[in-house]
Amino acid sequence: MSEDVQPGTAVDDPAREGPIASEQAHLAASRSALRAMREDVESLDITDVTANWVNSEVLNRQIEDRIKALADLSHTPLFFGRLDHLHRVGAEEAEGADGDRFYIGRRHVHDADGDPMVIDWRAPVSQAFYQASKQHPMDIALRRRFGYTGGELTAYEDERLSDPAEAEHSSRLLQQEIERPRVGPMRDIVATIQPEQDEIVRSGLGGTVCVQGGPGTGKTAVGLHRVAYLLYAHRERLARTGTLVIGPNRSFLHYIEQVLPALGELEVKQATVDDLVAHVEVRGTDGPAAALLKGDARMAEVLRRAVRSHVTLPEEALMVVRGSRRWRVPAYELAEIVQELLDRDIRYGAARAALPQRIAHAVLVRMEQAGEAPDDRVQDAVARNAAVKAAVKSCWPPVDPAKLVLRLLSDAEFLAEHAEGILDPDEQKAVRWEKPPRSVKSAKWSAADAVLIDEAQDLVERTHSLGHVVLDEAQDLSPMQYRAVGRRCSTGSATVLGDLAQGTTPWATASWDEALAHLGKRDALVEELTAGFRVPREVIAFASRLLPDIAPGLTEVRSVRESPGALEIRHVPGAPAAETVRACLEALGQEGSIGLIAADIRVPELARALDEAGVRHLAPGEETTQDARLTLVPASLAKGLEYDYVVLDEPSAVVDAEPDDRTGLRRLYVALTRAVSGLTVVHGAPLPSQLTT
Ligand SMILES: Nc1ncnc2c1ncn2[C@@H]1O[C@H](COP(=O)(O)OP(=O)(O)OP(=O)(O)O)[C@@H](O)[C@H]1O
Repeated sequence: MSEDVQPGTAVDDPAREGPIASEQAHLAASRSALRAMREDVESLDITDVTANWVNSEVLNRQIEDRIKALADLSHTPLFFGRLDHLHRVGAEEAEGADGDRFYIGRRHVHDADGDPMVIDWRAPVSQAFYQASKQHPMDIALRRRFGYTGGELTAYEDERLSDPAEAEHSSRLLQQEIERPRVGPMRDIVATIQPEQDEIVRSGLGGTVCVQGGPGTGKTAVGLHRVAYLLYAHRERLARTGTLVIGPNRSFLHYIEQVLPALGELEVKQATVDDLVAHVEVRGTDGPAAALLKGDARMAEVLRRAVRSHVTLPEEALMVVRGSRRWRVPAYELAEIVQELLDRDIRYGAARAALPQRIAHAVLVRMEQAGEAPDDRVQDAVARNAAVKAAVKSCWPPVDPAKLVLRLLSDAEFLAEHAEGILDPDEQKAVRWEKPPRSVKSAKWSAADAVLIDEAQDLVERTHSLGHVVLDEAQDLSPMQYRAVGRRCSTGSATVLGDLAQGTTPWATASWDEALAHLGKRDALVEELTAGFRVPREVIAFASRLLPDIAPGLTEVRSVRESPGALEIRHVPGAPAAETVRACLEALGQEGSIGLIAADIRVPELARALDEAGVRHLAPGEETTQDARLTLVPASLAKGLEYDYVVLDEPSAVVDAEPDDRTGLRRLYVALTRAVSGLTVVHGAPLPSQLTT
């Protein structure tokens, strides 16, 4: 049957005959095999193999995780593609998949003999599913994609990549997947990862990759799939070192939180930058000038100086009494020891911990010179001697990072001493608190202050580094925040995702080179994604009119969506909230999720208007259901999210809410690019001129 099919046509076969029937049979067999794999694990009896309670607890947990990972989820098809090779695949490449036909799916499934029935999408042999083309067939005779309806395999689509007679064509199933209405949280894209995305997903663990891409180019999706890929390729190493996904806020993290578990990866942590640096309770805010300065990388040097300023060179000799003998280390020698540790530029706390042993060593040398033969135990005892401890305390006292930052921000003299030549007097004044707080507890710390404390903390004690960190919406971080993230992957690698045109903080980065330098990853590879999977062509063209003003030089997103989508601009003098509500009600007549995006300040009024009209509405992060499909989104939280239909209320209010025009237009660009199927703009005030020309 497939022989007669036009290339690029998805074949439906309701009669269940021909290829569909045999593919359905393979699906049924794979499901039974998966069930058998799960039953094998469930029936494991560990009573004989575990010696103690702790071991058996650990093993039991591992078994439970494995059972969870082997669950057959009815709504996620077990495989989505098939590859038929022209020749047999070498054993090494196939990684246990010995044969010339492979079914590609979310997890590996094998039969009772251990022969593979489904190959994990991350295995080397699966790569051809994503990368093979007519130009580079990669030894693939046939690539087949499967279509599912409600968990049932109902369609397939073939490409004969090595057949010169068959012309290249685009995939219907792929288009359907891209254009399907969105409801609820983000989903995985394993079945339709594009070649340029696949290259980023499969890039090695050793290097950092930075992805610049306009709205909806799949940056977030690519970052999450890269984590899943790295966990597959380097499972043991990353289990030891850990992985972390960093996003801009809770609602965004909530939106993406199901993607990795759906791919069988349950262990990846998620956090915002604020979570990472939560050393103090943040109850205050900074004015724009103070926030900008506190996020400036120059603060790192001010802090470094301030921390090191606690060290003083000893001016008095040290006397250690042991039994009837007294050992004297002169001041100049102590000073040399201290100076040497300072010069080595190791962490303040590590040097402090090393100092007693260094001093004890000097005492031991004297003992040896006097004919004694002290061993390591004597050195340890001397290091713990009260006089040595007192000397260390006075020349290298402990530093509390929060107290140190409190002092810097309150004590003009202390700040001036350490900021000299770094911050000018006006800048120093701008970062200082007007009314110094009494204590760390009572201080109204800002988010930027918490980052300063984190930097100070790292100067005292090295921050633990993870194996891999994904940093999403990275354009919005301050240099000091990049540093905070950078120390969490100092011995690992990172995936940095962002769009310079969507930077809406006063410190948003102007170039990826700069950001990567602050992150400590100058060698990162910068890749660009330009194909847009979210925003319809007409809508992205409208939003892109802002690009020359907000990020000159950036490539406009090329929408790969075929459906034209809808863009409607409604001018209603006075812009009553009722008009916006009307647009929402119309949108609710369509399938999928609806986002009403408005300037934060207009949100309460719109919430009231929706309530009065009896329209249920959610806040970002709350899960949409069939009865509650409308989310009221403050523009400040719209980043990274998407809705099937978007109603954008009063664009000029979105622009005016920001401290400057460029930031305002960037915020508007974000709001204009959240829609998958259609965008209605309701405005009373004139639209920004860039949109109308
Ligand atoms: N290869 C693909 N196949 C199908 N859907 C895709 C593909 N790549 C991305 N998408 C979908 O496109 C939408 C946008 O992706 P994503 O949110 O990752 O983009 P983004 O670049 O992070 O956008 P933004 O800059 O707005 O945060 C999502 O619904 C995602 O699932």
